[in-house]
Amino acid sequence: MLFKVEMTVNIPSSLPKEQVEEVKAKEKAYSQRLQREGKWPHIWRVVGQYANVSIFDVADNQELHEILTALPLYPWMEISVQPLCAHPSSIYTEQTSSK
Ligand SMILES: O=C(O)C[C@H]1C=CC(=O)O1
Repeated sequence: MLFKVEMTVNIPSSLPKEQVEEVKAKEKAYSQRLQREGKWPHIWRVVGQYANVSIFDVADNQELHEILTALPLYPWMEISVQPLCAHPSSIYTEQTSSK
C-alpha cells in the first residue's frame, strides 16, 4: 500500500545541541535503512521548511504506524498521512478503476 506522508519537525530550542545532533544522526540512519529496503521510496524536502513529503510503500496501516512512531524525531514531529491509489491517467500503474 502506498501512502503520502508529510512530516514537519519542531525541535524545541531548549534541547541540548549534542542531543539534537545525536537524534538527527539516528533519524538519517533509520530513514536510509528504510529507503534501501524499498519501504520509503521517496523523500523530498519542502522548500523553505524543516519538513518533508515522503512516499511509503508498506504492507498496511499497522506497518506504517509502527515505522512512523519509531522515527527518532517522532516526539518533535507533526505528521499527516494520506493513502494513495492508482490514478486512471497514469502510464505506470495498472488500471482498476476509471475514476
Ligand atoms: O529532515 C527531515 O525531514 C526529518 C527526517 C526525515 C528523515 C530524516 O532523515 O529526517
